Amino acid sequence: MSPLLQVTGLVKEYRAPHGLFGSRPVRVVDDVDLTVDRGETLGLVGESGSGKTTVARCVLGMTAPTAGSITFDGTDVLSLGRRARAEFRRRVQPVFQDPYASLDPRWTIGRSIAESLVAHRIGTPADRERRVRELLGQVGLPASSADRRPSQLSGGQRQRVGIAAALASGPDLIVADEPVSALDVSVQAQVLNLFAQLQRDLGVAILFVSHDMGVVEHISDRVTVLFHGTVVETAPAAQLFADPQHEYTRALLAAVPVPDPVGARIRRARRAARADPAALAP
Ligand SMILES: Nc1ncnc2c1ncn2[C@@H]1O[C@H](COP(=O)(O)OP(=O)(O)OP(=O)(O)O)[C@@H](O)[C@H]1O
Repeated sequence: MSPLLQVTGLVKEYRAPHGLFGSRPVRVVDDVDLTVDRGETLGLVGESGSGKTTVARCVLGMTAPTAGSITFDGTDVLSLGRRARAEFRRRVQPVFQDPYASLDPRWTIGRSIAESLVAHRIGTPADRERRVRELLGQVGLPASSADRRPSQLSGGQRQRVGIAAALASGPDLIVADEPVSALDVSVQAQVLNLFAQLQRDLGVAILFVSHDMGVVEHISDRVTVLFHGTVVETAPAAQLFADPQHEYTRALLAAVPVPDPVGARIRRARRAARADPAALAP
């Protein structure tokens, strides 16, 4: 079966100012190939500036690639018509680093999540109210948080709302760009656990962008390593971390603190969640 998402030969150039002689193109993503299978989490890792966000933005259709192809479920996403594009947007949902920026501070959490349903013309108002409560439950928030505003929630709770909004349309793929980087380490573990649980329960695939090898190790089935805009290595997570092939991957791994506090917390939280599912609550 073909992959859910297939990125082939992706190139992105930006025009950078170049003194008196106008601008010249700067290639920040260069011939990137990656795939995400159905229900799989692919970690896309690299240092700041390696081009991870640019790849994610191209996949989400937020910026046009300079060259290359992106197919989703076998369809070329760079030449979609209006209706097909709306369906693509329903099936591929973003989760960003800072959910605060994407939540309207004047709206209740319930309204923000319901808005995703409205945008995709899903359900009647009564259906949406039910669905919002269900989504809040899925991300480990009490139904009462529907009446809260973003400022009344913690960073971890807000990211759970961001995830609920992404899940609202029933996506097949979530593109998560540094979704835990702004959170405290202990909260990171809880939110990563939530991603893992959702992937298991809902079968949603995740393109998980992070600069943090500790985070990527524990969430990914496979990992693609990006260095200066090019892919240097792709491998199953266990293999990549046990036996990295590329010098740059080894350098990234050497920078992971030992013992890895995020990993240890995730393992502890997973054990606790297995013993008591309520332990996943925020
Ligand atoms: N709109 C833009 N115009 C010009 N250059 C850009 C633009 N967006 C990104 N870049 C440049 O492209 C390169 C890759 O940026 P990108 O944000 O994709 O990297 P990243 O790996 O996600 O890093 P970070 O984690 O710091 O965001 C950087 O050098 C950045 O300055």
